[in-house]
Amino acid sequence: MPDLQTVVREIAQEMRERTDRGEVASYIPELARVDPSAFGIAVIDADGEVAAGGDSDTPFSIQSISKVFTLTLALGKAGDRLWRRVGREPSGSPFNSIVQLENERGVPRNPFINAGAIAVTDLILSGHQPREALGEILRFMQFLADDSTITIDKAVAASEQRTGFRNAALANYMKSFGILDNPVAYTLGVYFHHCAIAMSCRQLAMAGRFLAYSGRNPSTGLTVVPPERARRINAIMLTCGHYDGSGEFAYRVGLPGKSGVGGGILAVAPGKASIAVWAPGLDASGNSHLGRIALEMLAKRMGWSIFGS
Ligand SMILES: NC(=O)CC[C@H](N)C(=O)O
Repeated sequence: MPDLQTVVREIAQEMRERTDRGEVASYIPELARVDPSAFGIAVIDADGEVAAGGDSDTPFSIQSISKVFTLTLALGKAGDRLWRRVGREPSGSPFNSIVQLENERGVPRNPFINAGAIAVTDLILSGHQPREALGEILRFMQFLADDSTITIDKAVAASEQRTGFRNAALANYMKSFGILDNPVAYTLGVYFHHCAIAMSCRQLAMAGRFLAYSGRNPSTGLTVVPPERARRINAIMLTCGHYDGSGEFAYRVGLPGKSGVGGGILAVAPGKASIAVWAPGLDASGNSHLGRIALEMLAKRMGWSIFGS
């Protein structure tokens, strides 16, 4: 078995040198300011050992990676009732697409496209003030990462709040079908803010451990979700975690993963490791270009693909 520390160090080095870095997201103006040369990786194995390289301690905007955690929270609150308002099939469409909603009576295809995540956020919000719901999401992240310093980047949240017309369209459209219970402005406010949570690769890999170890944090022994739920969340990450790039990600990397337009990816090697990578340049589907390549190298060199080595 190759040495994980060496493999991670080599990948960080190789990624630093690459010139094909993709394009930084610019539709959220604040994200356009991020340095495209950044690259970070952190891998935490079953013993809690961390292998990290590059900018692994630099916080970045987790964006859609937050949707894994809001789904986890919402399933804890609503259980299978959640599946009445959102499906669990790949969309085959861009993350912010509106087209399927009309044919499918306002029910988003899955919880990881924007429409689905907005519907999930609405469920967490139910009956609470936006501030309380957001506090709950942030505390959940801090608990999972065992780090109370994690915060929301207010500038990113404000930037998206000012320019998120497409998300507002999705939310209003779903509201017209009765999919959202709360005022659209409340739901969107919480959504924009949880997308703007800033975390480093190390913090994110820590937060993802329960998905790699059947719902338990192996260091503390605390159960976050039952094993069956962890398995199912991983399944949705595999099939839907990269939007219309999910098939390509499964083909090349072979691990459940969730991307965000901040350039981060959280990936899970069940029973073996929780992994976070960050490279701000995106590919045409809005997924981190070098992040995916780094994960492909890692899974190959460690023999971690769930489909065989
Ligand atoms: N893919 C993403 O990371 C998208 C999240 C972003 N906040 C949006 O709604 O557009």
